[in-house]
Amino acid sequence: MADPWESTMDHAVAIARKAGETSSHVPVCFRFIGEESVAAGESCILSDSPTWIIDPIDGTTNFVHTHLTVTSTLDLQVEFGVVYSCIEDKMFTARRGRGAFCNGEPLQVSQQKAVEQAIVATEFGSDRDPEVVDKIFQSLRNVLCLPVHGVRGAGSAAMNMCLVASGCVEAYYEIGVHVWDVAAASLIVSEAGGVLMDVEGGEVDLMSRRIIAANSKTVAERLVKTIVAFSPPRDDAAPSDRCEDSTHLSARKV
Ligand SMILES: O=P([O-])([O-])O[C@@H]1[C@@H](O)[C@H](O)[C@@H](O)[C@H](O)[C@@H]1O
Ligand SMILES: [Mg+2]
Ligand SMILES: [Mg+2]
Repeated sequence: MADPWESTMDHAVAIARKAGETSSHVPVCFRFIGEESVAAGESCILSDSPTWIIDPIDGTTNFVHTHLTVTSTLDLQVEFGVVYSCIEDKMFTARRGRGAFCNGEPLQVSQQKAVEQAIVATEFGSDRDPEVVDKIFQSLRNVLCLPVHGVRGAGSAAMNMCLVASGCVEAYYEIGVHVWDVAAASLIVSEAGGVLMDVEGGEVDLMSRRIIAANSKTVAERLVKTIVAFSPPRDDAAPSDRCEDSTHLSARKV
């Protein structure tokens, strides 16, 4: 089998050359948005330049507690998405218009559209502000009482979305995620036939920190009616308007 990583990099370089209209003699110029670089004060703004969006460890709390799922995510904006679940040794990949795969096997979302038969994944997030926690619990109560068949959470936003792409769960929603948590997996979900939606309906905005990833518009729209929406500071807000999530501070002290 051809090495998917090698062809991904070749294609990435071709895209960068086209964007910059550079000849093959000029080095290509990629931009980077990464969780750690943004935490260190670098910008989190998307431009026309080809940009890699990276989360080296998604599921940090799991990682710190050696608990189940930990993934790494890598996305060349809208062109490629790669999520690697290192403990399971599962490599989820997608290329725009070319489908989504797990270890080379094609992925397809579940065809179950009855929300009563659905498993919905979500996370409690990292914010411990009691008002935020109340809203998260109101949403969770509303989702359980739809009723759904079950609620699960892998502890990694990217993994929850790969579970949607794999057809194991019908939907995932969260308010409080970051662009590096969801960028790669967004492409994997849409290439597996799923839909992405904002928690109040309409197009998802990856900088808004709000996302629904579902197997269908029907399931996503049921969740829109159910979720108690709020708006955390955007990822592309000025650094002074961003806030550090409380559990991340404690995770980094370990
Ligand atoms: O910090 P990190 O482990 O890269 O990413 C985390 C996610 O994977 C987790 O599922 C989510 O609830 C948090 O909002 C956070 O973004
Ligand atoms: Mg993450
Ligand atoms: Mg991370």
